[in-house]
Amino acid sequence: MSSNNQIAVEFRNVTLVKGNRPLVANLNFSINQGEALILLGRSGSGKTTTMKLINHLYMPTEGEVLFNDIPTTEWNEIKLRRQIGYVIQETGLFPHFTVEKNVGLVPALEGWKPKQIQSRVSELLRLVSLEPNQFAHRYPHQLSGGQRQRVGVARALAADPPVLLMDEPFGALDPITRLELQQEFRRLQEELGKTVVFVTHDIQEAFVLASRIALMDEGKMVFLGTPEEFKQSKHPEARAFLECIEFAL
Ligand SMILES: Nc1ncnc2c1ncn2[C@@H]1O[C@H](COP(=O)(O)OP(=O)(O)OP(=O)(O)O)[C@@H](O)[C@H]1O
Repeated sequence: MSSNNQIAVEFRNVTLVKGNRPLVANLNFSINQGEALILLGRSGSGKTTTMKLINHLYMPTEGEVLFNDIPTTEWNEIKLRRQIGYVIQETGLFPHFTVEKNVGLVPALEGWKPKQIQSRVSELLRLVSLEPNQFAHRYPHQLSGGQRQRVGVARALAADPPVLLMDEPFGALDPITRLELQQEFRRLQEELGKTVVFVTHDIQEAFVLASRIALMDEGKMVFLGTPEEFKQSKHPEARAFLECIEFAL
């Protein structure tokens, strides 16, 4: 048993097989409290699968995933998911709920008083640079894609979970808005001290956000280290990603 309370999530020899195929194999790594760990890799390399093993949407075939030192299989699923905010690319907002109702959903489920919810929603909308008077009463279809993604982030933060899982939350945005959101998110993460696991296939995004980069290749984690260490890596998959940046410049 790990006695180190600096560790938020630990993978111990985790393999997940579906059909006859391992989707991820022999994952051994830890995520420290307060860090932004970026799961980087090509399409189909196992990033989303790794993330879904954390909030128990998937269960390991072998090995175990520990959240706060307790295997996810031993957690009550609802309690586990309340500790872990989850943001996906399509944001998953309810189309027939206003922004206010979408963001306030989890606090409402947790039995907060209406006044408390309202002030939390306003606080969060300001945090993601959406003026509450202007946006709280709109429906998702009355927002731009970038504004919807900000609402998705606000919703994931609503009940103040210590850990956030973000699966390509800024995909499909123009590069300027994307960079703005990335920088804003980094400021937020540092300010709030959240543990963040962030999936992307964009090396530039990884460099903007990461305290550490975990590189996935065909279901295996082939590198784990700081952005500076990544730049020095000789692993062919790391070199292939680095060449994308060099080529672009
Ligand atoms: N439920 C499932 N059953 C069978 N195979 C799956 C399942 N979910 C994912 N896979 C396969 O597992 C592999 C890894 O998928 P995963 O979604 O983790 O990749 P990814 O790195 O997140 O890719 P992307 O960047 O395209 O989202 C893929 O080959 C995918 O087809």
